[in-house]
Amino acid sequence: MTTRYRVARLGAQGDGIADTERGPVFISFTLPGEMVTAAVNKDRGELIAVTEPASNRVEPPCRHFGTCGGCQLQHLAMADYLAWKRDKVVQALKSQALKPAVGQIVPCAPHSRRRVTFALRKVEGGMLLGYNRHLSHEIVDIAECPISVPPIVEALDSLRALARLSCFTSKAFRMTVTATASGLDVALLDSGVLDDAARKAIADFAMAANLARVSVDGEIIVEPKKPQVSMGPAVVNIPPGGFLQAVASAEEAMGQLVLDHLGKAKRVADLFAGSGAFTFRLAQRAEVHAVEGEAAALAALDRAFRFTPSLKRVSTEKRDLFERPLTTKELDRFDAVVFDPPRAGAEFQCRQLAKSGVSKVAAVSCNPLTLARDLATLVAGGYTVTSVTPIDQFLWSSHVEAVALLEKPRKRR
Ligand SMILES: C[S@@+](CC[C@H](N)C(=O)[O-])C[C@H]1O[C@@H](n2cnc3c(N)ncnc32)[C@H](O)[C@@H]1O
Repeated sequence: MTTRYRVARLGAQGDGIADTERGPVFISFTLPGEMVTAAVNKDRGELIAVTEPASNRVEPPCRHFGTCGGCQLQHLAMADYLAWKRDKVVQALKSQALKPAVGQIVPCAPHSRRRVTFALRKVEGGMLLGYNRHLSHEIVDIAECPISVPPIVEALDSLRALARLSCFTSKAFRMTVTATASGLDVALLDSGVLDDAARKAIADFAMAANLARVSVDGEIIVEPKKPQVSMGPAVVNIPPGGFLQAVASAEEAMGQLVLDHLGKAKRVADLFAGSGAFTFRLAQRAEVHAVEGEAAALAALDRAFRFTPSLKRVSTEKRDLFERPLTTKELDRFDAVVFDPPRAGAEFQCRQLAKSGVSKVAAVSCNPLTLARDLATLVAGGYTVTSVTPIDQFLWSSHVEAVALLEKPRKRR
């Protein structure tokens, strides 16, 4: 059914929402105040035309906008887009009755994403490489990507050719590409079981295309150069598939906020440490204990520590912090803690931290809802949230990161 709708607001996933007698209708790629026509099925409307555009509608920079599901908000003027993201953080905090000072959002430049994950599928006569169509498993084959760094965009045809050599499945699979100082690091997932001829073909291709590494389901197939990424003063040989902040400037902004807040501490725990994005920045001034669940990430961190001069002591511990968070007693050995969990947050860890005497805490998060829940736990334990800074790392998407800084008076020991 095609109907005219007035869009009232933007939803949490970046869709325009029209309020109707039958409830809200979600219409992607529309903006508040716009009059649109849409073909509606249940609560979803497919945009047909914008008949009255909003004054803050702008020309999307990418030719794939509207079909590719990678970006939802290229059509919104930058200032309003950033204000909307900042408000997502404010509203999440409010839902937990928290009203701390929320700073201006740190913006993210186009062409700055150093890590992207593409969806791929073999089709007759070729290979689709791109992103899933919005709300669909269909793959939109891309010719450009204005969020990614130039070395990734320039390699799109080369990556398709590599995928053809690596593909032993009729199903969709994934390819994470990271632009490192030593070249592109390509990690394939679910592309099928390679035979010896394919391994050789991939190795030859990687050498000719000057790739740093190709791995399949975590196994290194060829590694002409160790993929290296700077994390503060250290250069880290990142493991295949390990976590990496997607935009270097976002990592730098988060690192600086954490460092400024915890900078005077002598002993710091870095929880969910990955390969050391915060550890190395902090270790310029403090002893750091890095705790992380992935052994390969910790091994990379430990190796980089040994090759970086002038750092204070860095120790590592492999530990599942969901199952076995650091206890209050263990935490009390530190002056400061930074934690940066996955989207699920750090619920159990925060229950322990709330009871501790740790005076300075930095909470880094990619999910405002779990961040707000975890901050509420810490506030109930006597912490004050002194500031929250939203960070845009996933340009034109609905995702937003945040760094919250907390403190409480030092407990007598
Ligand atoms: C958002 S990343 C942050 C990594 C690092 N702080 C950085 O900025 O690069 C979250 C990290 O938590 C780790 N992780 C996920 N679940 C975990 C768990 N249950 N216990 C310990 N670490 C976990 C992941 O391997 C990942 O390195």
